[in-house]
Amino acid sequence: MSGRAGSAAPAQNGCPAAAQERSPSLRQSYDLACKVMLLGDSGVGKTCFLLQFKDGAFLSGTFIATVGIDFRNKVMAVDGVKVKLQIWDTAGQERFRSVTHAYYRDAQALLLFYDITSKMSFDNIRAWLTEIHEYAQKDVVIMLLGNKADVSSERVIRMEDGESLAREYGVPFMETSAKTGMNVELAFLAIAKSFCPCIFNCVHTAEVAAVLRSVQQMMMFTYDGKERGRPRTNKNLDLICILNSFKKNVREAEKPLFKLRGISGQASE
Ligand SMILES: Nc1nc2c(ncn2[C@@H]2O[C@H](COP(=O)(O)OP(=O)(O)OP(=O)(O)O)[C@@H](O)[C@H]2O)c(=O)[nH]1
Repeated sequence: MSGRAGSAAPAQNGCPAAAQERSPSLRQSYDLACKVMLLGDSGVGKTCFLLQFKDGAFLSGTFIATVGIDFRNKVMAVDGVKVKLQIWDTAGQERFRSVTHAYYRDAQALLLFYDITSKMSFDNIRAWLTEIHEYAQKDVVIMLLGNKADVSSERVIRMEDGESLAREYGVPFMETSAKTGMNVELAFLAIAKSFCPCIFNCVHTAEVAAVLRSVQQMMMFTYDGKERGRPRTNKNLDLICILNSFKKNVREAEKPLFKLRGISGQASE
């Protein structure tokens, strides 16, 4: 069977796309990293959505299902902070579920898709949310997206239905079009922003401030080029986890103590 996958992703210059992501020439600096997974039934438009976001292009024509999993990186600027989104495009077909489940655990954000022209893809959202509940981290950020909003003549799911399902599960929702680009950037921006409050919000206890200060030092250490042994990407993810664990305290803050602005460094990927 033909298909798209990490190692068999669309190649440019004879080099698999995922490998090109690792190419030193494509290295970009960033302040924070976030692993995002795209989930939903086969054919809802996950791969097209990612390509629209990454390259501003739409993949029309014959539909080739993703095989397994693939990823792309993109750095977004959010209020001056560079957030690297490592976006994992999963195969929607049932037979690849066991492969993709293994990746849920590390994901910090999930974009869950249905196709507004497919009732089945919408009905399956509940099953997807059950899987997410089973395999993903408890505090994972989830967003529900109704894709193919450009095909209004074939719409079978009303926007209100999407909104009400999202409300039921307490997740944000928007309709999108991977074809026209409608809300594509916005969806990723919302995800990226959800990882920044911990930095820009204020802290009010000396204890939290001290921990954040040490995190800042760790970040500087990570980026100073002396750290060896572990991939920096993992190190950054560790730091994000530490920061996330302080989100709650930070949200309850009353007045500014300091802000971790201006942290930057050279990313290895
Ligand atoms: N009109 C329209 N067509 C879309 C849109 N997004 C995707 N498509 C089409 O829908 C089909 C499936 O898109 P894919 O992105 O490959 O779907 P997928 O969710 O990645 O599917 P799997 O890889 O099997 O999980 C393709 O023929 C696309 O051209 C959209 O926003 N509007």
